[in-house]
Amino acid sequence: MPNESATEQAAPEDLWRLRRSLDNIDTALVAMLAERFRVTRAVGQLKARHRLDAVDVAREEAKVARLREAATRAGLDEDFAEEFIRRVMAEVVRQHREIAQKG
Ligand SMILES: O=C(O)C(=O)C[C@]1(C(=O)O)C=C[C@@H](O)C=C1
Repeated sequence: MPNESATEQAAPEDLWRLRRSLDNIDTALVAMLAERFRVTRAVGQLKARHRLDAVDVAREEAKVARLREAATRAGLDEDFAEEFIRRVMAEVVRQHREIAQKG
C-alpha cells in the first residue's frame, strides 16, 4: 500500500495482528465515547430545562472513586483512569454550559 510506513512493511505477522486488534479496540472506544456523549447531551438538555447546575461535584467524586476501584480490579493505573474520566466530564460540563446558553 502506498501510504504504509516502513515499520508496517517490515512488521512481523504478530505485530500486524496486535495492531489490528488495537485498531478495533480504538474504534470501539470512540463509538462508546460517542454514545456516552449522546446520553450526556440529553442530560444537558434536561438540566437546562430545569435550570440545574451543569456540575454535580458529589456525583463526579463518587464516580471517580468508583472508577479508581474498577481500574485497580482491572489492572489499570488508577491515576490514569481518574485523569481520563475527569477530562471526559470536563468536556461534558463545557457542553452542558453551551446547551444552557444557547437555550
Ligand atoms: O450526572 C450528571 O449530572 C452529569 O451531568 C454527567 C456527568 C458525567 O459526565 O458523568 C457530568 C457532569 C457532572 O458534574 C456529573 C456527571
